[in-house]
Amino acid sequence: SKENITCPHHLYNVQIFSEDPLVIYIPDFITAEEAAHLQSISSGKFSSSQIADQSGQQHLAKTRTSRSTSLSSDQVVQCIEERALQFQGYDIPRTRLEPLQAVQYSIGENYKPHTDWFTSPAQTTQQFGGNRATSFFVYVSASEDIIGGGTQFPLLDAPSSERWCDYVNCDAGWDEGVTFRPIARNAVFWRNMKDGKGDRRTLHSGLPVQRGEKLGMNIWTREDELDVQYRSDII
Ligand SMILES: O=C(O)CCC(=O)C(=O)O
Ligand SMILES: [Fe+2]
Repeated sequence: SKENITCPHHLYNVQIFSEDPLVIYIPDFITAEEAAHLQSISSGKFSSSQIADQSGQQHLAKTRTSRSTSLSSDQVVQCIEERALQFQGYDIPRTRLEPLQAVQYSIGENYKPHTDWFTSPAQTTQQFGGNRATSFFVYVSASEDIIGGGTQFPLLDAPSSERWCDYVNCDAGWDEGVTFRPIARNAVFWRNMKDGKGDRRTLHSGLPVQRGEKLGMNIWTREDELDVQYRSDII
């Protein structure tokens, strides 16, 4: 059970990218061992990613060509979940976490502009714990030769310091917003909701991978507890 697990002590830095909407960049959010573990438990389990339509039904869609899988909450996954909860303050129960979702992209695969918060009430009922309050997108691994595959936020303002260019693509100009590069083990965190409503400015896309491969992971925290059948914390 959870009580018996000692998570590795893992230090990481955080940098606020934007205060409003709140967007925080986290270098080294997961360890190399965790990344390798996530790769191994997700391998062979991927199926085509689905998206929810207005009625809440899950569908295959051309707007999301990546492949994904939910991760069951083993000890390593639990430590990552614990870290994600502590990051958000100590008072968020695990029952607000969706099962972590690994997302695999090969050449040409992408996820068109979307918000992680839902517009359809069917996806935000009490059993689902309301809407998605926050998102982490973690770059679990990216092949060394990767081109493309960044996470683009078209409505975010360009950073004012060039120091961000390590993490953000500064070559392309800022007309299309801000693109975080897929750098292994780093994460982007953002708050989806503002004053109880979905924040449009969190619109983002997973740009097509033009060369190489990318493995990512979503960590979504709901506004409230999810019903037990929608969680993975039943150990
Ligand atoms: O692949 C990315 O960079 C972003 C993926 C994403 O936004 C999602 O899976 O919700
Ligand atoms: Fe997303």
